[in-house]
Amino acid sequence: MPARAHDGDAGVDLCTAVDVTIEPGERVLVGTGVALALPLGTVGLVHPRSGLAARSGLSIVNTPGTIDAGYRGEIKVCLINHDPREAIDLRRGDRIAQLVVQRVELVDFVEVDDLDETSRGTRGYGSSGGHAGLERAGAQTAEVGA
Ligand SMILES: O=c1ccn([C@H]2C[C@H](O)[C@@H](COP(=O)(O)OP(=O)(O)OP(=O)(O)O)O2)c(=O)[nH]1
Ligand SMILES: [Mg+2]
Repeated sequence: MPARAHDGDAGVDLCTAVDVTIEPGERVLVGTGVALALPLGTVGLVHPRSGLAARSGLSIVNTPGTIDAGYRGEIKVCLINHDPREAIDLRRGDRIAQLVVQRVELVDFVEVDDLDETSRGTRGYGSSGGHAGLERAGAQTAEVGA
């Protein structure tokens, strides 16, 4: 069963159901052996575990993974080894991720011609002030279609 390490923890730990070795830079989809029926209006978010991330470079490609309330299949985790040199050996039963269950708003979308005005308007992506180091380096991300 998914379990909290301590009372009040937000996340319940998920374990790998298989033995696996992840080479540096490699990703692998592993089963957890867990299937759930989450209450409608909630979502399960699959987050990395910070200890494993710091110690070995283990993370999740699509972090946080989204577990829909209607999903009845096995929760799987797309693990990635960010360490540039060392492989990560995992054994069945090792805790690899944590599931956080949160309430979500299931809003309906309505098409409109105009949006209301706000002080932010269309400004985003660092418009309120950037990181000094980045500005010095002149770092740019190419925007397709700009
Ligand atoms: O880390 C994850 C992410 C997703 N899922 C399962 C549960 C989720 O409800 C379903 C779909 O996930 P998502 O919507 O993120 O993937 P998609 O690529 O959009 O697939 P789909 O077309 O099935 O929605 O896959 C997992 O088991 N682990
Ligand atoms: Mg989807």
